[in-house]
Amino acid sequence: MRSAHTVEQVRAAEQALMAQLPDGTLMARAAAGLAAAVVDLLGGAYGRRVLLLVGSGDNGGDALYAGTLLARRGSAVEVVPLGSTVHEAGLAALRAVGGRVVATGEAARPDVVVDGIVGIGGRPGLRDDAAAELARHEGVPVVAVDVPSGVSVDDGRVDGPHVRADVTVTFGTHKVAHLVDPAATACGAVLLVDIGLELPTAPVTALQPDDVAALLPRPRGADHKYTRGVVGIRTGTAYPGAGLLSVAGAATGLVGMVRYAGPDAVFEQVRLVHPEVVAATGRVQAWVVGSGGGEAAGADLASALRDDIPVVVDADALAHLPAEPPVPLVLTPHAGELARMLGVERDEVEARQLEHARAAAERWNAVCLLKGRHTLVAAPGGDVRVTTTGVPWLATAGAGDVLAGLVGALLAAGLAPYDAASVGSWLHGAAATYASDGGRAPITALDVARSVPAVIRTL
Ligand SMILES: NC(=O)C1=CN([C@@H]2O[C@H](COP(=O)(O)OP(=O)(O)OC[C@H]3O[C@@H](n4cnc5c(N)ncnc54)[C@H](O)[C@@H]3O)[C@@H](O)[C@H]2O)[C@@H](O)CC1
Ligand SMILES: Nc1ncnc2c1ncn2[C@@H]1O[C@H](COP(=O)(O)OP(=O)(O)O)[C@@H](O)[C@H]1O
Ligand SMILES: [K+]
Repeated sequence: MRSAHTVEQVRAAEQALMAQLPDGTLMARAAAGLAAAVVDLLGGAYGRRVLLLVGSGDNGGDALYAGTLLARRGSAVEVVPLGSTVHEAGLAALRAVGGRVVATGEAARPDVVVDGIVGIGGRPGLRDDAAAELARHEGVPVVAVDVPSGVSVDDGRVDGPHVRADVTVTFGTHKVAHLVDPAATACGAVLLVDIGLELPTAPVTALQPDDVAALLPRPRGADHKYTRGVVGIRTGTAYPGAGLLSVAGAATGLVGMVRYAGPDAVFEQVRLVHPEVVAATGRVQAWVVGSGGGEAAGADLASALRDDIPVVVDADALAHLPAEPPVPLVLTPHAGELARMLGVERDEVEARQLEHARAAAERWNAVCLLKGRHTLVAAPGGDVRVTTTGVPWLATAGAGDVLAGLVGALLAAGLAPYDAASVGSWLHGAAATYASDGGRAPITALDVARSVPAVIRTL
């Protein structure tokens, strides 16, 4: 599991550890990891020009000590101080090995910019002098120290000017901004340097392959198709293609049986593609409703809610949610749908994804899966799992229908809603990556469904 802790949690863990260690130990560990990352990026240290943008806090201190290590290895290191003060000991160490302080606008063109403006102590946004200095080095690779300065660390918002990094080197644990968009996009590749912190459970996490392998339902020797779970699909009433795609997402082999409960005419087409799918004449352990449902989606949802089983609520059915759902739900909106559900603008949802996914989870006491580049799966109570698998090619029509079916299958197989949604989303992203050959080729929604078994083989 990748864990993203809050600033408060990180501060507490740092204090506990610092009390046991000589002064400066943690910063030395951080700086060593940071310097190594810069060397990796540049392919060496000797003869490279390194520019440190340094604010007044310990984030600047990390940058200055890393700069010291780089200067010792032959880099030409310049510092532009951007705060009211500067980490004095760090600056003295750098000066002692030949580092130079320069005024804003006076730095030579560097090979890399190290962003030590602010870290976890920063307020969102950048001061004008910092923004102007960054703009002067447009096109130069940026390594952010801990977080890209200017992003909102605990919720992933970016409300104003901020650093856009190629690499972010963070310490001790991930922070929420490393996982949650739009800030996560500003981080580039994130490298974690272990500095020995002992941390509590994190509110925001990201499943890793081992976690998915452990949660995945697997048939045991004595299982038969009914004990493995049966998923019911009531989708595609208005748009038959969506019905086919949600069935495709459900019919990847993760449950014992898929029943289709949409219109007969659609069922005829479903059977041509998926001959194993049967009519919905018997019991199911989870329903999927809404994908391509159009006007019928409200009635489809109402019908599904009458059975005492979990329901995946997608697309058109999201407009018909009861105030107090009688069964466990997984809601699967994209930003536009979540905006309509909450009565806000789409831009608002995209800018504050964590807040809005959590708000929907609370409001409907349900798991809310907010689709996007980094899909968020929010549980009532505030825990969130972020999906970091996937490629931009996945933004293709019908991909969401496949996801709804996949999550429904996992629910029917017995996973709890939070696990079903997060494992389903992880597999969906990984299947897209697999189908697109690591992002090299375009894909369609059906390719994603068909690649799920291949991904599971790699787990
Ligand atoms: N506390 C620790 O044990 C460790 C901290 N480390 C580093 O220390 C950082 C945190 O250091 P600090 O607590 O000193 O805080 P920061 O260095 O993140 O920033 C705080 C300073 O920046 C100013 N500031 C805040 N927002 C600003 C903005 N938008 N524009 C300009 N100035 C702004 C504040 O007035 C304050 O002086 C971490 O991110 C990490 O890089 C590492 O050395 C690892 C160990
Ligand atoms: N930039 C992106 N990178 C990766 N995945 C994305 C990106 N944009 C969207 N997606 C994913 O693509 C899918 C699109 O689903 P959705 O918007 O419901 O489309 P549809 O309604 O056509 O099925 C979601 O799983 C979403 O997480
Ligand atoms: K920074």
